[in-house]
Amino acid sequence: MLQLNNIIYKNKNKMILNGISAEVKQGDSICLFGPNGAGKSTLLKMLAGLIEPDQGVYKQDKLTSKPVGYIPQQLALFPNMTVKDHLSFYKKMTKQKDREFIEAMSNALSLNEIKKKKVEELSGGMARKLNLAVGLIHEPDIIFLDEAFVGVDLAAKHDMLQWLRLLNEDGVTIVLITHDWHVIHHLAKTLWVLEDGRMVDQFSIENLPQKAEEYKLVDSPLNKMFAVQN
Ligand SMILES: Nc1ncnc2c1ncn2[C@@H]1O[C@H](COP(=O)(O)OP(=O)(O)OP(=O)(O)O)[C@@H](O)[C@H]1O
Repeated sequence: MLQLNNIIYKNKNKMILNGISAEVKQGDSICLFGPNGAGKSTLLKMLAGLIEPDQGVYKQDKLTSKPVGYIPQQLALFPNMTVKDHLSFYKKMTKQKDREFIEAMSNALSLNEIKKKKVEELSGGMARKLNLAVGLIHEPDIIFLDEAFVGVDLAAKHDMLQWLRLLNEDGVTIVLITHDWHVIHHLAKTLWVLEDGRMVDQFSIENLPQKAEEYKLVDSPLNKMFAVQN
């Protein structure tokens, strides 16, 4: 579906992605994991096709004809508009005709209960759920989530995880960035570990217990990050 071969990405001569090779297949659910500044957000943007490499090859399977779903760290919402207005606006903008999908998503994310509220009246967690809904309204085949669960309480997190898992079970591909082990345990099938712009490891979540033991011995911030994985 997506292929990266020996990708180099620099910003003003600073190496940000340093020789990344990786592949994303349909139905994957991948978490990009690593310390602050490792290059996760940059790699996510590259996978989503939002930035281009300085060197190396990026290939996107043309079978993925629909625009990707990219949920940025920042909320992309209008303070004065209600939840309902957001859904109608983005429905129209993306030419989404499938009312049932929007209804199912609104139910799953408990948005119907708050549809008359304006964004400025929403809690942080509610706003995150709406941000997710508008980013997914066109039913993308592949979803990129950059820290989409920050400040979300357990109930809202439950709703978001259930919905994303359902989409993933239907074959939708997910690539996400999170430092939240709860989210990783419930959503990720594979972990890509990044450090200093390099891909240092890729492994299946089933191997996490052994990997966590290995990482406790490494001399880098990764040892602390894996130490708290339970
Ligand atoms: N527009 C930019 N200009 C200059 N440097 C940048 C720019 N964007 C990112 N960087 C640098 O690239 C490196 C990787 O940044 P990136 O945001 O991809 O890392 P990250 O792993 O997502 O970090 P975090 O977990 O803190 O969000 C960092 O050192 C950052 O300072």
